[in-house]
Amino acid sequence: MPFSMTDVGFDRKGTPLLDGIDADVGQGRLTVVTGPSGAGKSTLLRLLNRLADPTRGHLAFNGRPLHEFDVLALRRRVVLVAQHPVLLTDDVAAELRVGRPDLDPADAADLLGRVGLPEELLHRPTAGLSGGQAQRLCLARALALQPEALLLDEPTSALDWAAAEVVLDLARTLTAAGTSVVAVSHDRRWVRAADSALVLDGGRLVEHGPPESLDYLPEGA
Ligand SMILES: Nc1ncnc2c1ncn2[C@@H]1O[C@H](COP(=O)(O)OP(=O)(O)OP(=O)(O)O)[C@@H](O)[C@H]1O
Repeated sequence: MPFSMTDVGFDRKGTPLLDGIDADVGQGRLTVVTGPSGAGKSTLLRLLNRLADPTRGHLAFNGRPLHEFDVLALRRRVVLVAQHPVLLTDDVAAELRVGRPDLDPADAADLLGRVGLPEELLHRPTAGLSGGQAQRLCLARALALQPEALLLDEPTSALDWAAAEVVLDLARTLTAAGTSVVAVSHDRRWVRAADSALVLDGGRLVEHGPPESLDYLPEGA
């Protein structure tokens, strides 16, 4: 079981943002975390690669307490793609090589294709990219690391319908190949495509199961 959470809680300045979370995330599964704005979804995602540590409870990765992992080593295996892209270099090819200096041009072009970006972008400066292109470039940069688990925060929030479908298909392809994907999303398509969904509300896990079993379904198409 890649992630298991037992009575996980997280407080910020004495205010509980997450409380009593009991959930498992399955290997090679698409797990979607959904729920209303401010429910604690991004906070939960951040706990999974130690951008924050739980205040209470137990959180394990592959059966070992998460806090025992070296943070940097963990973040190569469990990679988070933030909602708002942060690009670290001046050009697209360099961006893809941030965590993989050995990445060759053919692999770099392939990564762009997987996230639905044209190969020509490889030689472009990162400065001129649109928000949606930058979001997908961050996803491609994460894929370059070949993570065991991929954590996606609103991965298609800046994308049009067709581009969002490409990313959703990619998530399915990754899970079919054994990567565990945890995605925070308000988009019904992600919830419907999930193997398992966690619904948070006010920092508590209110539903957990296959999407067809949920009472909660986000608004939208
Ligand atoms: N750095 C912070 N300082 C103070 N409060 C924070 C911080 N980060 C998150 N919060 C609060 O924690 C709660 C949960 O935030 P979180 O971003 O996890 O929710 P979310 O479910 O992802 O919301 P959304 O769908 O709007 O992105 C919110 O009330 C938010 O205001």
